[in-house]
Amino acid sequence: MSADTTSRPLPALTAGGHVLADVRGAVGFLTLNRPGALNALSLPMVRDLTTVLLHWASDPAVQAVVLQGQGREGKPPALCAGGDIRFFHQAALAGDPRLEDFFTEDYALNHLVHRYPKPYIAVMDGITMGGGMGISQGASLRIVTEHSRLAMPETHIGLFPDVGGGWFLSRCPGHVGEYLAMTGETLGAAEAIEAGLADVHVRAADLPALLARLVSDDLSAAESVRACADAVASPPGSSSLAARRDAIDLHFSQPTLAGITASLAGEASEFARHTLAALHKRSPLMLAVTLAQIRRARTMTLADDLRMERDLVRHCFHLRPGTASETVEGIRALVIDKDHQPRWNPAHCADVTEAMVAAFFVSPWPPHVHPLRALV
Ligand SMILES: C/C=C/C(=O)SCCNC(=O)CCNC(=O)[C@H](O)C(C)(C)COP(=O)(O)OP(=O)(O)OC[C@H]1O[C@@H](n2cnc3c(N)ncnc32)[C@H](O)[C@@H]1OP(=O)(O)O
Repeated sequence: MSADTTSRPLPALTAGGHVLADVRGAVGFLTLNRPGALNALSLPMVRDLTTVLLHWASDPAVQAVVLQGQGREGKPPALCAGGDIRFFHQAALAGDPRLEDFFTEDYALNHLVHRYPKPYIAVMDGITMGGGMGISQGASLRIVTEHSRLAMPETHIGLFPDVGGGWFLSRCPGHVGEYLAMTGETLGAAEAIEAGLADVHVRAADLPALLARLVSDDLSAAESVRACADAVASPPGSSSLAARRDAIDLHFSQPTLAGITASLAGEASEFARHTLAALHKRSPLMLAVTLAQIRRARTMTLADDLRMERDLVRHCFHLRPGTASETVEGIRALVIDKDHQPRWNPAHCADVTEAMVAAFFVSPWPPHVHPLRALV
């Protein structure tokens, strides 16, 4: 049964068709439509998503929202590969103020998703990373498929897992959050469910049936959304995370970055060798910052975590004359020059001092002018 009211006309959208919004039955569909960049988020896309969500929040004709990604012909699907890191790089070097706006508005959008007053269903079919996780993890229903590849891969680019990553990763079981945050490890459907980062597995071929059921049902209660999903859900298979849990908890519970790497170096397993090799590729400074972020966030509210992340990201992109930030260097190496040879500074964990890490956690703003002061 669909709502008997007609949805109100939407305000004009500005992202040139990269966000599509339409209402079918009583369900508002938000489709990220930038498949050539794996639906990476631009500032206009963040603004369109915010505009539509706020509009639908008060539209009685819309009972639930579905977030999905437009796929590419012949390519694996993607919900969203994160914030547009090419833009980050170019804007940081140019001193473009829209970079600051991007982080403020994207984090506010993440908060809106977590607090959304209606059922919000994230279809995490395919690549769902970074900013894609940020607009999914607050969903009332997080769907994964056999194509799902979930990650917070920011340490690959000398960043830290933002978009609320401190909040949701630190709430993973045991020390899985530190492990995912620092390594940027990619999870499939079963692993994501075990980590508490997804709710239900639906085969990709069954998604159209699920969406049709959502459109035809009365969705005035969140439970009915879950019932729709459960009707087409299937087991996700076994999780490879289970076999790694003891080792993850042993190593990633160590109090410091040096303690974690020493603990991994002392174990002669394939897991320890692989994980240590991954950490050695990351920025030592940003690994230490990430570890501190996850540990601090564990006792924070979502709003406080997002404010902390806003402080951190400001420091990440704050360029001093003659220096390159770890993040600008990391993006350069991954997607601009594609040499995969970032020159981290400092280059070794032993040279990261407590003072260097602590500086990231000093807010650049007094509380009453913090860009995210309004979040509660
Ligand atoms: C506040 C928010 C913060 C964040 O979200 S930070 C960003 C976090 N996300 C990432 O770091 C992921 C970056 N992307 C990747 O590492 C890879 O992609 C993937 C592993 C996701 C997929 O790899 P593969 O299947 O080989 O695809 P491909 O050829 O790398 O990507 C296809 C096109 O998509 C562009 N793209 C992918 N992710 C982004 C992005 N996050 N921002 C901007 N563009 C992106 C690529 O560059 C490329 O484009 P071209 O074909 O022109 O070279």
